[in-house]
Amino acid sequence: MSDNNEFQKVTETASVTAFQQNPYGPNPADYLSNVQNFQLIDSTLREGEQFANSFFTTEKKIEIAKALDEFGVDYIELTSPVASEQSRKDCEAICQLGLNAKILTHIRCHMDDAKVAVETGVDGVDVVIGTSKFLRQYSHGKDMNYIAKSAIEVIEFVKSKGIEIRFSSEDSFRSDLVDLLNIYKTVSKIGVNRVGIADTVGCANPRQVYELVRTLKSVVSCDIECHFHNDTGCAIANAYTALEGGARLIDVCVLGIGERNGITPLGGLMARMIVAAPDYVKSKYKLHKLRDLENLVADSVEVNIPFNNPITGFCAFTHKAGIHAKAILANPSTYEILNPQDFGLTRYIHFANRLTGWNAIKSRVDQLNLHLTDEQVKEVTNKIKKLGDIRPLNIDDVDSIIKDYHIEVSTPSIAPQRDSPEVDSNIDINSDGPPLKKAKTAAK
Ligand SMILES: CC(=O)SCCNC(=O)CCNC(=O)[C@H](O)C(C)(C)COP(=O)(O)OP(=O)(O)OC[C@H]1O[C@@H](n2cnc3c(N)ncnc32)[C@H](O)[C@@H]1OP(=O)(O)O
Ligand SMILES: O=C(O)CCC(=O)C(=O)O
Ligand SMILES: [Zn+2]
Repeated sequence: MSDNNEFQKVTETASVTAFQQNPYGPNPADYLSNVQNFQLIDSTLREGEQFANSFFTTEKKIEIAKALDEFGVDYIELTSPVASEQSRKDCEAICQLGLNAKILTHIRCHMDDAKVAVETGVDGVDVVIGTSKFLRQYSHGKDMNYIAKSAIEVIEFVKSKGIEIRFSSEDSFRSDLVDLLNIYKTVSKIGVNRVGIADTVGCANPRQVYELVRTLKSVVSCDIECHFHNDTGCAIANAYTALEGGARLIDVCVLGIGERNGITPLGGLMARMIVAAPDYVKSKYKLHKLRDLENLVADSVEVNIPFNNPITGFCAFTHKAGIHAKAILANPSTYEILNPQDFGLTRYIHFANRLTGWNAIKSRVDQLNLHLTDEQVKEVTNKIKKLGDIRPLNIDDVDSIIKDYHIEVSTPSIAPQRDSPEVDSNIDINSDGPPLKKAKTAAK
């Protein structure tokens, strides 16, 4: 008895300690969560083709499909083969590539589309139909009975061809819950591989997502896929809470491109997931390829990588303020939740500015192989700050202030006559980090 009590005390202490370390970490009691066991459906070549700037040639689609496959996405979703003659040919061509990722195509809930889709060689078909009153009234004009009837017909047809079938309701979060659960129950019973929830207008918040996924989980026996638009900035958070609620698959696009301002971005979701499930993410996805993949898509659709993009934004691993720089030099985990090395990237300390501190400057002095006492480093830091009060600095400014000061204190008799660098309005703003980029127009 007393042994048992001791055991209980020890385990209680352990869980209290774990909770104190990270009270917001995953809840171990959350047995439905798929945070450690999720899959990615990349839709850059479907939803991404709906981005205002997109035009993918066949060659570009193939290049992007191969790059996605190398990155390790589980599925690649392609534009409907009924969209155009070339769309169908491109779909067939990508199916012929023999990629590891499964190839899907995305169609309306209609036999005409399904008949074309199954002939392309895809591994699966994603079927969608709007269920909200807006879409039922203004898009396709069909009621829930018609939707159920056509869904059954299409699903049974695709299944008869021996390939995967997913049924999704468009605009799920503005649909009637009873309608939704009824249609999902029906399609689950006839054996779809997945059902999908789509936040088509980006109106959902994480709490609503969690609740809908949890509710849906109790009525279907298949996997749940989720698709989140980013109109109100929740696409990554919604994807994460969907997984917490028990969804298994998330739709992503490289850089989040898609209709309007797009959907959950692949890179941003990787940033979120590597924190939650580091071993799973690092073993499954080739994170070192993320930057090249994003550059490939950014070039194809003629946009820049946003400056504040998770992971690959130009300053995502650049630390500037003196307080941050000191701690980062001592231990990068102080101000970094992501490790740039996991993505094949580098960390920078931006010390050429007036917010710098003597610890950062000391590290530069050491890099330059110069020897100054701490008091001297503090003095030279003040000189750097003085110039930094007048104009933006670059690394050469800082280096020459340090070197001049070093000469001055080492051999006072031959101290240089000139002061610190003059203000020169022609000097580019530079940094001791990655090149500072000026924003280009995002869309044509
Ligand atoms: C939320 C999303 O992103 S869903 C995916 C969007 N993807 C696409 O639209 C793919 C590209 N689209 C296209 O190339 C064309 O719209 C096509 C080929 C699919 C259809 O073209 P058209 O026949 O000229 O029709 P149009 O685009 O004007 O209107 C859509 C038609 O699909 C019907 N429809 C819309 N959604 C659905 C659906 N989920 N299931 C069945 N029918 C649907 C509409 O009722 C309308 O039919 P109508 O011609 O009888 O009015
Ligand atoms: O097929 C789906 O699940 C999503 C379709 C879509 O792009 C959307 O509803 O925004
Ligand atoms: Zn969408």
